[in-house]
Amino acid sequence: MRGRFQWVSWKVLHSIKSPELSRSCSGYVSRVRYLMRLKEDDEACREALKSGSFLLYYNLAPLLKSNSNVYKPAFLKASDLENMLKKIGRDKHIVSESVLLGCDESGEAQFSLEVGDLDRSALERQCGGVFVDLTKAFFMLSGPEAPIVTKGQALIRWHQTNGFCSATGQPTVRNQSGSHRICHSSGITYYPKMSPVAIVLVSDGSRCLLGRQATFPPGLYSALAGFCDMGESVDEALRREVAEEAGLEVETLQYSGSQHWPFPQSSFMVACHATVNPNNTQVSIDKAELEDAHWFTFKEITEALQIKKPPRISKGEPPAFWVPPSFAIANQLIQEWANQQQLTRK
Ligand SMILES: NC(=O)C1=CN([C@@H]2O[C@H](COP(=O)(O)OP(=O)(O)OC[C@H]3O[C@@H](n4cnc5c(N)ncnc54)[C@H](OP(=O)(O)O)[C@@H]3O)[C@@H](O)[C@H]2O)C=CC1
Ligand SMILES: [Mg+2]
Repeated sequence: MRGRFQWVSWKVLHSIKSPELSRSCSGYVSRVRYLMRLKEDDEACREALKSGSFLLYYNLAPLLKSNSNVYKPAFLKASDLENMLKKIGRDKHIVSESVLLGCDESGEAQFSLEVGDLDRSALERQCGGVFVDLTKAFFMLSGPEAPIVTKGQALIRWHQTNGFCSATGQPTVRNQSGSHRICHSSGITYYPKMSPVAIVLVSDGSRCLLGRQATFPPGLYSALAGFCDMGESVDEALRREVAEEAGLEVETLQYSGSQHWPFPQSSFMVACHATVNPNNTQVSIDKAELEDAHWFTFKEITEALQIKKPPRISKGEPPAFWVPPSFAIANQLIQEWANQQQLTRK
């Protein structure tokens, strides 16, 4: 117990399905070590650019390719990218502006590259793909591919907005992999940053609490979330956000998982389940933060989980209630809560 705040257990509720963890350790370890080297060794990274694969972004919109209506990020091989640039009359040297993203299954380096100053339709024609705004791309991609696409966008955006040192105002210079930028005047090294956000699904035992901001699409409700203040732990932030936004006091917390979230800038979402005392469930909304928040029944949640895309709005009808789709960690929290309810109701 910390004060009146009981920490139930710090365990992962869901099994970790990371493909890395299910493969042999040596394969994973060697890929991680290779990436470490590429991050810091400019020469090794320049070499990797010659054989790697590239995900293009047009003004931050990733290039996707469809095969029988299944969309995938359209990674181009280095030689195909070079040929394509030649065909549209552009110098291959822009390839060196790529940012290191990761390493594919075969150990080949992957990069993201912003091509917003090239001809969009010529690129789409040559690549046989289409640049899609990330908010839409999320609904087109299957779960496992979304993180690499958002990571690529986040890294490009970070470089675009960190071109100057905040201490001296002098330009910062990136290393070849794009893992950091340095101001040679002050000696400060800048690394890509995420803002920590705590997200929580509050339950009173038989219902769960969801809220919506006025800017959400019609009918969408999500778990409560908020940026961590400087100096706060995740559990302090969760407890404060639930009190601020819904006027409720959290009693227990249980860790669920985490994810990188690209909107509005890069956030690091830490997701937990929480309970409140079932005798003290009166919600009092902070209207400056939320347009609405209320308790939802198991039946309502089960129905909302069936909706996989933003529902159509019919004139004169109230908007259908839906929850964030599967790529959002809020969805994982809601799904876990529904699974838990299912078990307790058997
Ligand atoms: N992946 C998922 O499943 C979900 C993700 N989210 C994400 O969680 C994030 C936080 O949720 P939200 O309820 O909006 O947060 P908050 O409840 O903390 O409210 C947002 C406000 O906090 C202020 N703020 C404080 N610190 C920061 C910071 N580092 N960056 C930006 N704003 C800050 C801003 O106020 P001001 O503008 O007045 O300065 C902002 O408007 C959002 O980015 C949202 O997209 C939310 C739900 C689900
Ligand atoms: Mg909030």
